[in-house]
Amino acid sequence: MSTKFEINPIKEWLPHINNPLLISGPCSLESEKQALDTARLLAKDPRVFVYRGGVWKPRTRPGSFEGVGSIGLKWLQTVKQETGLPVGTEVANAQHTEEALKAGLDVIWIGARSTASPFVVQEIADVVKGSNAVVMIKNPVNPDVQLWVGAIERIYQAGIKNIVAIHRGFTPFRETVYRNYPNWKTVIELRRLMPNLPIICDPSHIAGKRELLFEIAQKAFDMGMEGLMLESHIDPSCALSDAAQQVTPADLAKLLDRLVIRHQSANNPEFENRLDMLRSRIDAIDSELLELLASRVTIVKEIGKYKKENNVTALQINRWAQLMENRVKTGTKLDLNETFVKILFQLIHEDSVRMQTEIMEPN
Ligand SMILES: O=C(O)C(=O)C[C@]1(C(=O)O)C=C[C@@H](O)C=C1
Repeated sequence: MSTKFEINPIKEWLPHINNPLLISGPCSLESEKQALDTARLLAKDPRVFVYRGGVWKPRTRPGSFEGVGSIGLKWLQTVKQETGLPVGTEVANAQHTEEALKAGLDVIWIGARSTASPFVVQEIADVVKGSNAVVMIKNPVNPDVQLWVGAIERIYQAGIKNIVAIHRGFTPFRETVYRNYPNWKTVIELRRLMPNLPIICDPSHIAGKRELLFEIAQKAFDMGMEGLMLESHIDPSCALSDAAQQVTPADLAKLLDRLVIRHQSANNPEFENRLDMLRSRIDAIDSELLELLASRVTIVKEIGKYKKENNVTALQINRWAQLMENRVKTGTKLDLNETFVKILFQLIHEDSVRMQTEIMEPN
């Protein structure tokens, strides 16, 4: 799938784009005035390319504001007429999708909870089938890259080529500073599986609070993402949903001023030459690393045979604990990240035990 996947670049459906794709607007539309006041300010900033406004809001618990519903689509139409900005909203089911397409929205995106359900995604795919829609797909709430890919494939198989993935973070399974854990490795894996697919980041939902927005947005650019979805509100303190993660259009502009946009390559032969030279040094070091690992494996296997002859267990917990403590200490002195060293040696050790238990299996 990854090689034959012919997704359009963003420029195909947004020809005037000359910067990363920035989508901004309120988490929820609350009134026509709030929608328009926010949009008028955003439209003054040439870095904002699409206006967003939540109409149907999936809430974790019942009882909180669940969006204004279909009337919000009319307000989006007014925003488009008045500001010229393309407009979009989140859809959670087939009916939302039908209404959004009928209202002529330029962009729709499937929310994280809906992406997690293949049935829902298929129903949405059946609605957009044969249209020229721009469909964005947020990651599922759990960090399952195959589920994300599956949702993208369903939309693609409905004939949609204007597809963008949105990274909005994953439900945390432990205490974290983020509202939704970014788990960047899932995004790297999506990029590996679908190299042509544009991916943008939604720092608002990852952060859950304004203070973290910049750090996450910069990281997204450092990782080569094609854009951002950042929530903004004319008066975030009064927002009916997600007040803590929204910024005023003025604060959005300040945040954007500080961001450094990075490119896939520098188009500069001097940079390319130096990069090639440094990469060949890394290649040499990596092959040394692999040779060293292979020598270690030879000894581990020898120990395995010896343990088998003497009926000794493969797992030697005291030696293992001692070894780990020592490697972490040495690694820290060498300025290596402690978690990295721990995970590396956990993997090495796990494989040693696997090899030795295989050796010990009766013939
Ligand atoms: O020291 C041993 O007994 C080994 O077999 C080596 C080794 C290792 O990989 O370093 C493997 C398994 C043991 O649990 C502890 C350490």
